[in-house]
Amino acid sequence: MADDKSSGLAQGPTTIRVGTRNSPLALAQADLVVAALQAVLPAYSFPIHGMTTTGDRDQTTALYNFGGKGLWTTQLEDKLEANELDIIVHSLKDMPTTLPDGLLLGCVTKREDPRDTLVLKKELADKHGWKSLADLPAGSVIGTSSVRRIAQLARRYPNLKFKDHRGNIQTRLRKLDEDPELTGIILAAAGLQRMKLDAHISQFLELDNGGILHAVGQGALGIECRAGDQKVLDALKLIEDKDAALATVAERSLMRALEGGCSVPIGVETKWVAPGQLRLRATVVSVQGTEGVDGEAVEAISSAEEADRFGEKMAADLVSKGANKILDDINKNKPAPPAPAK
Ligand SMILES: NCc1[nH]cc(CCC(=O)O)c1CC(=O)O
Repeated sequence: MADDKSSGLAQGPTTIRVGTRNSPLALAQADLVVAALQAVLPAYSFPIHGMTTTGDRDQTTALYNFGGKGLWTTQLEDKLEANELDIIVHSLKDMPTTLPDGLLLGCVTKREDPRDTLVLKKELADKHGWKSLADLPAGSVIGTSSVRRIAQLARRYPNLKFKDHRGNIQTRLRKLDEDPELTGIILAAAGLQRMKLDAHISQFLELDNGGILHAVGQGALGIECRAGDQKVLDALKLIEDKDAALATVAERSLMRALEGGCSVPIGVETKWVAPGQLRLRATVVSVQGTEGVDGEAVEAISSAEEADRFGEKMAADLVSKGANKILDDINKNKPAPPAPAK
């Protein structure tokens, strides 16, 4: 029976249909998950269905004007609900913290490097010997469309300028080369590493090096499935990474409590500093980078419930330091999101 935990995997059809966006990175990530599943379930097959989403299609509306909800996920979720797919592989950072009724985050797999990176235009870096954000002269232009990245960079490096910059990773690297205005761009390490493009990285950014915190869930893959689909849930448990899962529960709980989306400047950093000891650092920054609040704590975490409470506690700490004022100002200035494309 579908709800018999012990036999779910042994019974019924042995095909699990995998949905993903069809960008090169998303397809590579789906391949990674399928390889992991195939290794533990050799008798199963995992056909991959790629799909273009609103986030891929709309390259003009500022990302934070979408309201942050489901930009990359909604159309795939429709197919999951309609039983046309069994799982969706997402970059966890693109997944809203609250999922539609009937769907859930079935597992989080082993995390890649969660940090942001600086990629400098090669000819400038070579000519001037620049290696990091701190080396750049006033007025240097950084390409990024992420309010989280812009806000934190503006706070730490008030003399930098920013230019809207989007597209898939390959497109962004090409634009960096071709656009004479750009000095550098910011990209997630994970995407570059998964695409074997990490030779482009000039500097890995973190609180202790560059002063920049990464996005909630960055570098992790989240796999979404139907809540009642025991066979799939059993399969996903086999490829879950507990450290990544607990750390990202804390990060997502913090973001949920602050009612953020990928649209608000919340940065985090989680690290297992000793076995079972999770350090959580977090920052909320105003869009112009003029105000910011920061938090840091270490707790013993061994369950999702504890990780969830840890994130909520950090959110409360940030609120007590003024995070709500920053978030309210951002929400007040946000135009209504456009209707999603069909
Ligand atoms: N917003 C797009 C996106 N979603 C996930 C990644 C990178 C891979 C990851 O974080 O797992 C990227 C590109 C980037 O921010 O550089």
